[in-house]
Amino acid sequence: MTPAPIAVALDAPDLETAARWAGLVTPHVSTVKVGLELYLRYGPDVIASVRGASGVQVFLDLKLHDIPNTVSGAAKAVARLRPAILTVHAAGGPAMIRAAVEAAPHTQIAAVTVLTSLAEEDLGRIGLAGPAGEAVRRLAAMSVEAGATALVCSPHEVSAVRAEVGTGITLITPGVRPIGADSQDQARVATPEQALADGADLLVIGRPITGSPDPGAAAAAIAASLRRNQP
Ligand SMILES: O=c1ccn([C@@H]2O[C@H](COP(=O)(O)O)[C@@H](O)[C@H]2O)c(=O)[nH]1
Repeated sequence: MTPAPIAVALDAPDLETAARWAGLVTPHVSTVKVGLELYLRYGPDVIASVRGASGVQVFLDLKLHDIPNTVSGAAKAVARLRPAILTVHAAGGPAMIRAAVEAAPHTQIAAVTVLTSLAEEDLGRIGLAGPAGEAVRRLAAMSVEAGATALVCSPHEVSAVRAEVGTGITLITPGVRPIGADSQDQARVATPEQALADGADLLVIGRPITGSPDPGAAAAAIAASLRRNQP
């Protein structure tokens, strides 16, 4: 069976737990995601540990955000690990995004538009002209123009972003919660089925899977539901 287009966020406190989760979910999902918690604690070794024998696609979610020269060096440093996807913050601007794209030619650079934890009322406080849908659309268009081939947005904006950037760009949506699940610190959320129906290519799902007593079964259940809901 083809693995579902899900990136499981391995936000674990230790490497053993992350590798165990990766082993349990990889029969069911296309991708595992390494974020700041794991990478800052264990460094580059974490990539091989979670990739394991399955060779599952690894998404390195470091959300780089600095001047272009620094991001170029950082992207070059991690490019040798061959992550399939590497994130940068769109707010770093076009020159920074371009620097990441040029430094990691074998990795897809995904620009994070507006964090899914931010609600409409937060945007003014961080100096971003809203509404969120408009800010995401603006940042998405700028990022693609700068060479990003993937974008991170919430499921709320995914259909508008798809209309803006067309079909060639990979749309990645965190802020995904199965029906009835707690949204926790996520503000702009939708179900996996809705996110996919609205045009997402890859759903980022962490705690609803890894917080389950059986992460493998939780991933399998979401994957099966997505298959059932396919048009
Ligand atoms: O806008 C963003 C960008 C990245 N993330 C990351 O996705 C996961 C979500 O985990 P959940 O447990 O499903 O909430 C996490 O690793 C974030 O760093 C995001 O949530 N929003």
